[in-house]
Amino acid sequence: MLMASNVKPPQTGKNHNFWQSFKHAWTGLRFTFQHEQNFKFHVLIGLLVIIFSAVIQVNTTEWLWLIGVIFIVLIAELWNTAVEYIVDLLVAKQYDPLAKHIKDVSAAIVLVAAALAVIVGLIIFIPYFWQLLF
Ligand SMILES: Nc1ncnc2c1ncn2[C@@H]1O[C@H](COP(=O)(O)OP(=O)(O)OP(=O)(O)O)[C@@H](O)[C@H]1O
Repeated sequence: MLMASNVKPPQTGKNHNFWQSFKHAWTGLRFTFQHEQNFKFHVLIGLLVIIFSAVIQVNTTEWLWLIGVIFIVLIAELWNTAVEYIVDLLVAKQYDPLAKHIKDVSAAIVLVAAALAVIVGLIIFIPYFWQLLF
């Protein structure tokens, strides 16, 4: 005899409201944090930069730049993670030269974003260290 099931099938369609969208986005953020070492590392560096900036009391413009580049790096990491999953879904872990190019270019996005963050960090922090030393 067939029993009526109360179990809802997993969602494969569009979200119905903002809260549902937010929940899925939050799940994606948590998943990336739990599974991507590089994302965790960049979150940690970002937090250290924020604490250090608070200690040396950077000005408003400097805060805007620092918060901006921290978020750009995290966005790049999230983007890179999504691209990696899409490629894995398409090629199912088989070696493919095009898959390699896509993943390498995607990783380059993170590298360029991180380079920007380092440059901005140096421009902002070097004068503070300079003041401390002399
Ligand atoms: N299916 C594939 N075909 C060809 N090359 C691949 C494939 N999967 C991974 N690679 C190569 O291995 C590298 C690392 O793979 P992947 O990006 O999946 O690992 P990761 O450790 O999560 O990378 P990242 O450090 O950028 O987060 C890629 O940049 C690419 O050069």
